[in-house]
Amino acid sequence: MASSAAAAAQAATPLLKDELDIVIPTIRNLDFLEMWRPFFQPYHLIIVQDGDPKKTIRVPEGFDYELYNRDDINRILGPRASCISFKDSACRCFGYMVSKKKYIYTIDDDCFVSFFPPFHPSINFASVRSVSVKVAKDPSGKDINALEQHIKNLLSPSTPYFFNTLYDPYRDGADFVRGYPFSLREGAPTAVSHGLWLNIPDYDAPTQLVKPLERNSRYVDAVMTIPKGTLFPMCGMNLAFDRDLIGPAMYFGLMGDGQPIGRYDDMWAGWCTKVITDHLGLGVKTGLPYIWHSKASNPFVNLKKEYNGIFWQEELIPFFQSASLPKEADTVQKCYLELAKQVRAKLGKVDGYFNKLADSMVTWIEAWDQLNPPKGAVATANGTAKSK
Ligand SMILES: O=c1ccn([C@@H]2O[C@H](COP(=O)(O)OP(=O)(O)O[C@H]3O[C@@H](CO)[C@H](O)[C@H]3O)[C@@H](O)[C@H]2O)c(=O)[nH]1
Ligand SMILES: [Mn+2]
Repeated sequence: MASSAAAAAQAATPLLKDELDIVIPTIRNLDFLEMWRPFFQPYHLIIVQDGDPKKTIRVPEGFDYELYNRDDINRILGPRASCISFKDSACRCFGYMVSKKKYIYTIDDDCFVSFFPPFHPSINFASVRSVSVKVAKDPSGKDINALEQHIKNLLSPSTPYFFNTLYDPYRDGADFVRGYPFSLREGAPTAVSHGLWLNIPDYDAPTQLVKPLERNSRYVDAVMTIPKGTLFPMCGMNLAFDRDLIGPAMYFGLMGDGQPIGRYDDMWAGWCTKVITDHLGLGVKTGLPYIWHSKASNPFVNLKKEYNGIFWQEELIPFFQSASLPKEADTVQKCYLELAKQVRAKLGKVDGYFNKLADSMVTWIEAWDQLNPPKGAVATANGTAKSK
């Protein structure tokens, strides 16, 4: 039974209740939702089932959801399904594509409500029908509602052009500091809200192998905008974004089965997204909210998946740092297709994989536009939109 505080949170009309979908990639039963019930139950879930489509994924009762397995993806996209990864959490981006909502929140199925100070009740979700969850509190004693914090981040502006040393100036109890130009205080629209993790940090396999016992217990009570011109390692496990502002850039690439790389899905999307948000004058925030991550993957298996990525990223980062988009690229789709051209021209020589990736970036945009025809147009069978 949720605590009275959580019940109160549920009683109030949840923010963006009909404007936000929660996308969950999964290879497991979704018992973890029991802990999130007070926060997620009012929202629509889009579950992307990876791996064997014949496997049944158990979803706790009382949630409003749609579930897509590989057979569904192939049926809906036809040949264009080739751009959606298999056997990698990158498959989650199919959920972004089929959603009809303005906002997306994506979370991994080994992430739980975080607590401050960082401790975690040992709750065996599989056995407890209604988990008696004492809602986590932040340092000020307020409930930690990760989804609500992401929504606040997305609904308030970003400050990519000039760093505010008191961090997010739009938060209660903060503001722009002396010397901050008034001409910049309106800020920029926020496209992405990147949350963090207590307990198991999102380390790469080598780091995790040398520091197997390291746990993140540092709850930093801050939200900040990532400055224009600065890339960042976007993690997909606790991430929200404005689908209308940046959705088509959130392609998680070609990873997993049959590909020479895995677990760089969210990184690829984050690098493309940041180049495009910088170009279009949009903001990306990182910091609160925290979730509690109880990592389920194996570092040795991860090392194999990440191996090429560890080499290639030394070439990829300079590529994205020097990428520039023409002023005619005034939509996310145009920016993304221009980036795909540059990937082919400049990264094809790093490895032939990047030619395939450039092709799949184009296929992704075609599939996106097939499922999301411009307003006033209707989707047609062969995926081209025609105006009504
Ligand atoms: O083949 C797969 C493997 C996993 N999933 C689902 O994806 C997420 C993340 O998986 P998991 O938590 O097991 O692995 P992590 O190492 O903690 O994931 C981190 O790396 C990123 C993957 O690139 C991920 O975003 C980070 O959290 C879970 O929901 C699995 O069920 C899958 O769909 N297919
Ligand atoms: Mn995990």
